[in-house]
Amino acid sequence: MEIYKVSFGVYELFMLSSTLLTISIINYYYRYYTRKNPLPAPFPLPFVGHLFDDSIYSNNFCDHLQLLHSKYGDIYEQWYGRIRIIFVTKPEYVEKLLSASTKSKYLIRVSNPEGLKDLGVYGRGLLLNNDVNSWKYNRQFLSQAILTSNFLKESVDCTQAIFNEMEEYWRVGLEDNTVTDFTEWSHSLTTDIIFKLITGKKMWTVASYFLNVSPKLKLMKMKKFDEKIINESSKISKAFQRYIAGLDFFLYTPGWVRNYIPSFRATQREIFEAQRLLYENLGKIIQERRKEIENTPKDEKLRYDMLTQLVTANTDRSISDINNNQEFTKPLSDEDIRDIVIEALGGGIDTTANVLCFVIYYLAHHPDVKNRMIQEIDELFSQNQNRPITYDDLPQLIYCEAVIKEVSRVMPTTPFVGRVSSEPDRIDNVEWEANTRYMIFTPVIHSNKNYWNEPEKFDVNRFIDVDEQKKHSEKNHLIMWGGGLRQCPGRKLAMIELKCMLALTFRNWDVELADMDSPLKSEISIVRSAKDLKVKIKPRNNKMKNT
Ligand code: HEM
Repeated sequence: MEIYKVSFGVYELFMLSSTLLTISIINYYYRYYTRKNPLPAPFPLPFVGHLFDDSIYSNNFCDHLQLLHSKYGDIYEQWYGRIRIIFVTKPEYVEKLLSASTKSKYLIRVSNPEGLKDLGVYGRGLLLNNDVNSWKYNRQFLSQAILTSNFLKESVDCTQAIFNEMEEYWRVGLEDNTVTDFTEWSHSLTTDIIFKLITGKKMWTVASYFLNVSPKLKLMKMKKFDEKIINESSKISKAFQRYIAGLDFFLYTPGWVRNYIPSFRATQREIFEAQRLLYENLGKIIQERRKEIENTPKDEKLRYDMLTQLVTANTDRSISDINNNQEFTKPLSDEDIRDIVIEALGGGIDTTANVLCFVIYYLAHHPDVKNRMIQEIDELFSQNQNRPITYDDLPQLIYCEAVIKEVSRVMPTTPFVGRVSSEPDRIDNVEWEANTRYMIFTPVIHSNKNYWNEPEKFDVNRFIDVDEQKKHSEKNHLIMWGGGLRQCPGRKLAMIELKCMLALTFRNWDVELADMDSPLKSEISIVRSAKDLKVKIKPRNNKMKNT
């Protein structure tokens, strides 16, 4: 019998890999060309499709999508690996996707479970939860906790307290001509506010930022900072930021890329480590709070943060209406609480910080609007410029609210609202199967000529008229908060905070752009984040320097 010896050298290996690669590419494009209901799109790259467009177009990814809209119209597709996403901006489709009916076929936001399973968050929390029952359960607790009037009032006091702390650093750390990055300020500020409001824990992110950038502050030792506590707090907030930014990575990067390409594997490891740190620290915070509550006499009032509400929910120590719910009657486990807390932190920190940055930028470019807003703030505090701001002051800040809405119309911090169908449905006169992914691209809707008079104009007055405003929100013309049953549950809290922060900033300070010619820089992940917003922060009439 003759034995054939097969020698397998570099050449054979190369030929085999090339053949496999060619077959995979053919397979990829075969699936692409035979897809059901093809829609227009730029030609996708093999395997990754348009996955890296956001890095290629980085600063102007939204402009790139706007261009695709002008080229292809109200419905087109994009490919993220093997995932097809249908981009829609036509009113009737948007209305369907954002229906507030409990029978809606669009109660799910994402449906690529692979990454979420790897991260251990599949079917947990809210934002990325695609198990409707578990989402409903978590949403019920989160919404009730952050919508009670006690909590909302607390949010004003909390914003005020942390803002006052930041003002102290501004006073001693900044000269009139100091150029500083407003994005760092706003993110540190909202991190400390939201953490305190949600967990009751004092964070030191603002202090830590200023200790880093202001040597003068270090020298002055105006406060006895406990370096260990500051470092601990900074570790938690960094882990949190890394984890939240990493969700996008797990959502859209295929498992084989994350597991086998070295640089991606390193990123994946980093995100796992951030998650571990975050879970460990939040676990400790929850345990400590449970103990504190147990040790607090029953007739003593408990503080009103969200964690306390969640820990006491459906127990005899409950401090809110959460336990009046007939459907959810059991106390929450530590893991459930941790997941809800992460949602509130994740939903509340970056979004609010970025809106504030965008407002600062637009005000600097529209001095008439800025003056009118400052006039409203000055009138509110005309008796005493330094009195505390109260919950009852906020309804009077009508122009401030209009500024926030108009800035969010022209520069939405959440430009994408995603939905996945749970059943087959007709959209654009064709039948789409269940599990089709849709993305509403809000900048196009926010600039639709059929909804808005002169949409290209920055016009705050369009949000002064209450009836006009109502019409725009009800008809999904302004979708800064999304819509339907998954609409942002933190919208009321966010608006309170934003109005407070604007009033507190501009009643005593002026914020100018360091370079008026510099364009607004931003980058996109789950939200649109302002980048490198260089400003000068000066006391108005020098009054704050001497107080
Ligand atoms: C200016 C600030 C904010 C903006 C622009 C914003 C925007 C949004 C948008 C567009 C959505 C998606 C809605 C949809 O799919 O229909 C959303 C969801 C969400 N937001 Fe906000 N948000 C803000 C502040 C907050 C705050 C302060 C919190 C909580 C403390 C929060 C918590 C959440 C949560 C948990 C979800 C997921 C809801 C669900 O899936 O049921 N957000 N937000």
